Order: sequence, then structure tokens, then C-alpha cells
Amino acid sequence: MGDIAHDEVSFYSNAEDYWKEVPATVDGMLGGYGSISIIDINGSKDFLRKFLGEGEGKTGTRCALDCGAGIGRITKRLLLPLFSTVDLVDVTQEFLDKAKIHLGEDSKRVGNYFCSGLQDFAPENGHYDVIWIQWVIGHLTDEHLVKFLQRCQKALRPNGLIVIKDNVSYEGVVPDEVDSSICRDLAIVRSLVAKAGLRIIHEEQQMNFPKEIYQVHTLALR
Ligand SMILES: C[S@@+](CC[C@H](N)C(=O)[O-])C[C@H]1O[C@@H](n2cnc3c(N)ncnc32)[C@H](O)[C@@H]1O
Repeated sequence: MGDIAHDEVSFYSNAEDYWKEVPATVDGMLGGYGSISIIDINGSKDFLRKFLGEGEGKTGTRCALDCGAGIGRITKRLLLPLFSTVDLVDVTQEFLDKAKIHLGEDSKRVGNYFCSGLQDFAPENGHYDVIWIQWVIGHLTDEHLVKFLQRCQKALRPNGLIVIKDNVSYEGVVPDEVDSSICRDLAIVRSLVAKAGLRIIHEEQQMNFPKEIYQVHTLALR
């Protein structure tokens, strides 16, 4: 096995090992910043509501996909209140097991819990109104991210939307050895989106997060 291939294998397997040890809680999902979840969700609701509804060009509300869903923090407070059904995909089976409990009554409206790395996952073609990808792109290599976004584009229903919400670095690629991820700057994220053949139709910075953490940006793509 060549070095690059080996590095890639360990990039993914180290991340899997890391997440297996993380508590299946909101705090665990947010690296100890559980308290910012409400601000995050409210910001996402305002962002998403701009696109949803009836009428020309509006995004439907039938089905959403939560990518790197963890215990379903976003599914519970953002997606299930807005969409009829939601599917979850995550590489950590323990989190998906916890999601069923965390979501309570509303778990009835979850269609599927897919246990898979996004690098290997192909969402069903033409199936989703919104594909939400939050705090997980740093776990994919550039090539896998581009290919995953291309598969997501095929998985959209008419007027569907892909949303990336993630940390952005000030400049360049900043590796995190602890959870085996990388943080890219906004220019790099935009260039990977363009490489995937997607268009950025709206972009915002999440406000009111603690000053010491990375800036978080939300991008709507189709
Ligand atoms: C920082 S948590 C974010 C969870 C959720 N998106 C949220 O905001 O509450 C990262 C999640 O990504 C998952 N993950 C890590 N690498 C992944 C991969 N290659 N494919 C799919 N999920 C992955 C982890 O299991 C974990 O649930």
C-alpha cells in the first residue's frame, strides 16, 4: 500500500476510533460546547426558512437527509419540525442507536438510519428536498467531499437544496490530530463546491458563537 493510500485509510479509521469514544450526548456532538446548540439551531432555522414553502422555485418539505447526524441533534430540533420525514447517516452506529431514543415520539417520522461513512454513501437519487451537512466535511478528503457533493446533487428533488454548515479556518488547511479531521478556509470550501459542479445560492456566517472557536459559515448549494 502506498503512503497516500495508507494515510487516507488511517485518516478515516482514526476518526472512527475517536468518535467511538465520545459520549452520545449533545455536548459530545459539539466538543463540549453543548450550550451553543440553541443558537446554532435558531440560526439554521432562519437560514432554511428563506427557501422553504409553497410556490415557484421554493424548496419542498417532504424529506430531508441529516449527514454526519450523530445522535440526531439537528434532526430533532431543525429537520423533524420542518420536514415530514428525515433520514440520518453517520459512521458511528452507537450514535444512531442513541438517536432513536433522543428523538423520542418523533422518531416515528425517521425513514432510515444509515450507518456509513459519507465517503462510501450514495443517497437515493431524486429523493431529498434538503441535504444538511453540518460539522462533518472536515472528516472527508477533498476528493471524497467533491464526489459526495456530486452524489448529493443527484439525490435532490426539484428545487432541492444542499446545505453545508461548518467551521472555517482563517487561512489554509488546519489539521486536527485529535479527531483526525481538517478545517479548510472558506476559499477552499468554495473551490471544492465549484469543482463538484454546484452553485452557491446563499451564504451566511453564524453569529453569536463564542469568540474562541472557529468561524462557522452556512452555504446553500444546488
Ligand atoms: C462534530 S459531530 C457533529 C454531529 C452533528 N452533525 C451535529 O452537528 O450535532 C461529527 C459527526 O460526524 C460523524 N462522522 C465522522 N466521520 C464521518 C464520516 N466519514 N462519515 C460520516 N459521519 C462521520 C461522527 O460520528 C459524528 O457523529
